[in-house]
Parts: sequence; structure tokens; C-alpha cells
Amino acid sequence: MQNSIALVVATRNKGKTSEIRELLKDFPIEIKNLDDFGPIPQVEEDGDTFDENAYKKASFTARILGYPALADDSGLLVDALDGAPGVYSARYAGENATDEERYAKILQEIKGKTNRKAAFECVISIAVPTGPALTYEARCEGVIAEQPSGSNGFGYDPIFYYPELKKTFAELTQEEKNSVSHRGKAFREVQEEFDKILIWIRQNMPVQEKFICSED
Ligand SMILES: O=P(O)(O)OP(=O)(O)OP(=O)(O)OC[C@H]1O[C@@H](n2cnc3c(O)ncnc32)[C@H](O)[C@@H]1O
Ligand SMILES: [Mg+2]
Repeated sequence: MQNSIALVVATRNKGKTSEIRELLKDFPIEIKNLDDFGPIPQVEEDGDTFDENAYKKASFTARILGYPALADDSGLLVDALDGAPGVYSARYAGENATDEERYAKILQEIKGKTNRKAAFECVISIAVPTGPALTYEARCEGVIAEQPSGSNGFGYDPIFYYPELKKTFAELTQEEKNSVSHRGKAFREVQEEFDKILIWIRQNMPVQEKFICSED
């Protein structure tokens, strides 16, 4: 009998959670969400890079909960806006804005510009409570659509047109999006290294009992 490892997916974004669960579904781990625990203080995502913020979220969660944790920090970079919204993607139109308000602001700002190139970037950090972490990152290139289209996915997906599939990300199924997206690509590396990651977690966890769940 083998014991499996529990891993907390440290995100409050339901769209991301769903994609990440799908990307990790074939692996021998027990995935926990933040909702599985009581109230947890929110991490301030004040880093200058996706790397910094992903590490902050993963290491903070691991430390507070005593489990290995995986965080994703990601965002949209628009060429004609000098890489904005970038690390500010989640709060581009203000803290309480909706996804629609955020992408409407981008459409407004690039109105009339000929260069509509954009990219999504994603950094995954997997951390243990004592601090060490592993990092994976990827990028996906596309263009900003003239108008929003599609209702799948989340965030900026309705305005992110992916030329190879001639659709916006919001017009793709979750499986199709995961097969080409920034998050999907970063997780492909996680998947390839999964055995090594499990060994690394076991070696770096301070207390062995809590994060190992018996399989029945
Ligand atoms: O920090 P957590 O709790 O994970 O959730 P979040 O929504 O705040 O996530 P980020 O801090 O990483 O902010 C990234 C923002 O970029 C956008 N984004 C990231 N990945 C995306 C994707 O695959 N499709 C569309 N928009 C995406 C989306 O609006 C996110 O809110
Ligand atoms: Mg966030």
C-alpha cells in the first residue's frame, strides 16, 4: 500500500482551480482547496513579478496550513500597452471590478492601435512550509480580439484570440484551452517532473504525518 501526498491549491480563483484540478487529475495526490480549511488571511500580492507573487502565495499558504502548497500567478501582457496589465491583471480596473470591466478597459485602451499582440504568462510555485520552492513558468501568444466572444473560461479569455485555433480562449473547451494555454504549458512541465516533485516534497516536509493521507 502506498501513501499519497496532499497538496493545497492556493488560489481563490474558481476558473483557475477548475483548470488546475483537471491538469493534475491523473496524479497520485489528494488535492485540497483553500475552502477545505477555515478562514485564512489573504496574501498581499505586491511583488513586481509573477515569480515573486506565485512564491508569496505558495509559501505563505504552506506555512500557515502546514501542507505543501501550489500557487499560480498569471496575467495578460499587451504589447501596445507596454506589457500592461501584467502583474496588475487581477486589479486592472480597481479592486472590486468584474472580469467584464477589466477586459472592457483593455479594449478601450487599444482602440485604433494596429499592434494587437498580447501574451498570457503563468508562474507556478510549489512550496513547503519551511520555505523552499520549485518554480515552473510558461507563456502563450495571441492577439486582442476586436470584441469579446465566448463564455467559457474566466478573466480575459473572451478577448484573447488564439490565431492557431481561430477562436478566443472563451470559445475553447477547458480541455482545448489547457492544451495550448500558458497554464497548460507550465503544468506540462509539472506533469513531466511529477515523480521528482513528490520526492522533493517528501524530503523537504518537516513533519511527515500531516500531509500524507492513507489510501484505502
Ligand atoms: O491570486 P489567485 O487567488 O490565484 O487568483 P487571481 O484571480 O487573483 O489570480 P492572479 O493574482 O494570478 O491574477 C491574474 C489575473 O489574470 C487573469 N488571468 C490569469 N490567467 C488567465 C487565464 O487563463 N484566462 C484569462 N484570464 C487570466 C485573471 O483576470 C486573473 O484574475
Ligand atoms: Mg491574485
